[in-house]
Amino acid sequence: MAYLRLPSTMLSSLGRSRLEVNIAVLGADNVGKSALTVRFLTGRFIGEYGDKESIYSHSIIIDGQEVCVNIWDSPSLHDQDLERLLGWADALLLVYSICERDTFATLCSHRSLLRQAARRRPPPGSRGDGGCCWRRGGRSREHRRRAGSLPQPGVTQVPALAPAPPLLLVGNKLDLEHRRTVASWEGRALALALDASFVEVSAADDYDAGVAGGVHRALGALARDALLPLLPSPCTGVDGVHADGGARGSSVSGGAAGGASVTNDGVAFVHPALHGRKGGFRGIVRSVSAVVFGRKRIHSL
Ligand SMILES: Nc1nc2c(ncn2[C@@H]2O[C@H](COP(=O)(O)OP(=O)(O)OP(=O)(O)O)[C@@H](O)[C@H]2O)c(=O)[nH]1
Repeated sequence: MAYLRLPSTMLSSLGRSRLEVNIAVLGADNVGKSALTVRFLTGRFIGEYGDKESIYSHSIIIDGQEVCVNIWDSPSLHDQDLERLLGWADALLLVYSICERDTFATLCSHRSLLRQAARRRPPPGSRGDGGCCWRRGGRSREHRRRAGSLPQPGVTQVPALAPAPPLLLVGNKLDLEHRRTVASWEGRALALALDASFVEVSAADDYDAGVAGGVHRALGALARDALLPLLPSPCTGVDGVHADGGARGSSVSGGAAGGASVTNDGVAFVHPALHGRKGGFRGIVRSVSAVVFGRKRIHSL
């Protein structure tokens, strides 16, 4: 199992405070945004999902350091929402269905906005904007400022996350290969245009030893990619290949990430009423059991 190795100096400067990574999931309707999210959170596919906007929190362990991954499962993809999400996210998961061409076209139509996000990414080797942020659990001061929430007292000061979120383009529903209408090369080409990583997965059939296979590795790698700006030098101590695939080298689907380990407890659900709210979702977090996902399973479309 590959872990991100945070330098011991950084670990001591962080103490045992928890890092946090915010991942926004974007894509057209019915591409499997919720299915991928739930697959990552619980390792399960339940077939039918609500269409409410939600943020889920899940703890993963990266090299012994607890990292809280907040996943914003957004129901729609409009420019207005996108701006809002970009102000919140440390990383973006862009989803289309390989058997629904329209869903790919939807992402293409938002290409310029998404590319702007990618352009704000610092050049390889740069460690963020060189400034510092307030971070207890990973949300940078800049993110908080843009989200309208105030830094909390007693937080740990560490180097800022890069202002530009890493992007991962996901072609979902790989189990429906026989109905494929978007070729893999088209996905790769879009990833190249967006400076994104790229992977094709199936939320429905995602089996691997242990938890979920490609989905788990891909999201774990994306979370790790978002944490990389915390490292003092590029790729220092990273055991395995990080989620720097697609346009920038290897593909996540090539078994790159190795995966961060996931604790299957600690799934938290944040009430969906986030429209109109700018950040500050902590106040409405309520922990629930993963049983919240335990609805009827439908295997085929
Ligand atoms: N065969 C197959 N079906 C999938 C897969 N992922 C999701 N689905 C199905 O696709 C439908 C939509 O999945 P959702 O996860 O609700 O998609 P969504 O993008 O969150 O949809 P909205 O909330 O409406 O935006 C559901 O019927 C899922 O069961 C997959 O990998 N393979």
